[in-house]
Amino acid sequence: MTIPYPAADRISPVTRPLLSPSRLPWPRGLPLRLEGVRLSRGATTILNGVDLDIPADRRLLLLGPSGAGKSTLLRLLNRLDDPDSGRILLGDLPLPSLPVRLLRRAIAVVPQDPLPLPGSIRDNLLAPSEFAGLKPPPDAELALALDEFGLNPSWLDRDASALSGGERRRLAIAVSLQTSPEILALDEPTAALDPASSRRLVEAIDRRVRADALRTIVVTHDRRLAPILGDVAVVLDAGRVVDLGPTLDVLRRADPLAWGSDAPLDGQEPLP
Ligand SMILES: Nc1ncnc2c1ncn2[C@@H]1O[C@H](COP(=O)(O)OP(=O)(O)OP(=O)(O)O)[C@@H](O)[C@H]1O
Repeated sequence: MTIPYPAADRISPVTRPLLSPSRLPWPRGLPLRLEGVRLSRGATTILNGVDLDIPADRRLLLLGPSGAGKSTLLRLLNRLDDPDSGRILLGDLPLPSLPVRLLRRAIAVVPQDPLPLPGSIRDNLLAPSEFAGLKPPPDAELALALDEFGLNPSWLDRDASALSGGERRRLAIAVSLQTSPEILALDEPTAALDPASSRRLVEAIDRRVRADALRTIVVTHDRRLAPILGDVAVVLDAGRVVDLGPTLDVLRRADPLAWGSDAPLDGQEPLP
């Protein structure tokens, strides 16, 4: 399915070249396309022929009930799994044709329950630059990265494994941004956060997305915050795309009991 409406009003097409030294050997702003993507595990069909065309200027939400295949789809974007059939293309480049290291630098996927690397919070924040062979940022920058996502900037020496689930996810987002990805894919970034923390996190993500012209693909069950996180939404159900369109339209025609979390859409705060 192709996302079927005119150019975005909120995010302009990404034309900014990647800043050296994290330059990637392909142009920024290529559309991401899924063609007939199928994946089964044993007798379970998880993705059942997903066709999706994601223009570079769209921030995409992935919605749908538990078990619909949303997290699995994000894993495919990082080649943690590959489809049994069908393909995923960045522009006209099939993902397997791209070096995995570079692909994972270009498309950062933050799982719902990320496991920090053993060591301190500083070690975790430094890992992506080390992995990419880039100069390590100074502590002052690392502290800012923590502060940006609501973590205490004085925590650099803390053991990362001591963080709570929500803190680990926020650290993982900060870590994933260390090497300037082009696409940030987040799996339920606000899961198990209280409403105030959820809103702060979503606003921090939104600020960063705008500042860096980041493209995002976000899985969420939070109907209230969804319109801030994405301007277009795709609903997956049983491994198929069953709806797509502008976020508010999709939310209005969806059955909240099927997959949305608590908050009603009516009476919600106006969109930013
Ligand atoms: N390795 C696997 N082996 C067998 N079944 C799997 C495997 N991985 C995922 N599944 C099944 O595939 C389905 C889709 O899982 P997935 O985690 O992608 O769903 P989801 O839409 O992200 O759900 P949720 O909203 O609950 O996170 C589920 O029924 C899950 O149990």
